[in-house]
Amino acid sequence: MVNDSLRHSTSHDSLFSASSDDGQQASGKVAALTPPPISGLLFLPDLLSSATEQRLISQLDSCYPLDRSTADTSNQFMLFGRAKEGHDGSASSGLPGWADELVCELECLLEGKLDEKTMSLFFPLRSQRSSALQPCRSRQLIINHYLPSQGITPHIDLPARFGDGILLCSLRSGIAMDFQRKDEKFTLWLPPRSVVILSGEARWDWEHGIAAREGDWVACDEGPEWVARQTRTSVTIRWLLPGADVVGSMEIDDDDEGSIA
Ligand SMILES: O=C(O)CCC(=O)C(=O)O
Ligand SMILES: [Fe+2]
Repeated sequence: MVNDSLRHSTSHDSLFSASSDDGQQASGKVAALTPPPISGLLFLPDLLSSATEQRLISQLDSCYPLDRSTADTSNQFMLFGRAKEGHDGSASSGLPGWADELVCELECLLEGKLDEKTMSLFFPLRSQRSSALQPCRSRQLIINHYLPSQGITPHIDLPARFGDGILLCSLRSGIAMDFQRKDEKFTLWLPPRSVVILSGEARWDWEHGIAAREGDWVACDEGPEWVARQTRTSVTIRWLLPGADVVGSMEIDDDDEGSIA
């Protein structure tokens, strides 16, 4: 079996971590407001408008409601969509309407903010709009609801399952996200409505994770400020590698079935 899945964890359940100690204010680095010097990491605070955020929250809450009674993975929802073309020539992503709308909106919002190479990682059909969709590509979206004390173990999104280009949208509450590689570590404050893009080194070489605690130290003008967490919802968008959407495929490590990352 391949062993290129999570560096720190191969189990789905173990990725979500909940704080067992409310007194963790002293731990963790102060989260910066500006992105660390990691090649391939792009940070777009306020990319999403409040109206988009509100629309998404109400769509997500009605389709994928948060269960406050659990600290496990019940608050995670995975969607898979394989692009296909109908007999009448109509195109479908295989994803629900709200997800298509979000992808489309992100494409417009990111236009001019990303270089063409990075844009084409996420929106490869741009150059071939008039030709057939690429039937073998499948997108995956994950919706994660985090209760304030929850985090996610540092990980690299499964290299054998997902392609280059991971897009993370933060909704509802900010959070400090850690990025680490060997002994290098940076912490970035992700405010609600922000988008982080990981490609190249940032996607393949750096772990990202969220410490399980009730709040975060954030670098503010007047010095570090403790920001208590609220419930956060994130939407992660990425492509499955060819064949990785086939259940039972020999190319996929059984151990990573069900893993989120
Ligand atoms: O909540 C987030 O923004 C991160 C989620 C994540 O890392 C993942 O789904 O692989
Ligand atoms: Fe991830």
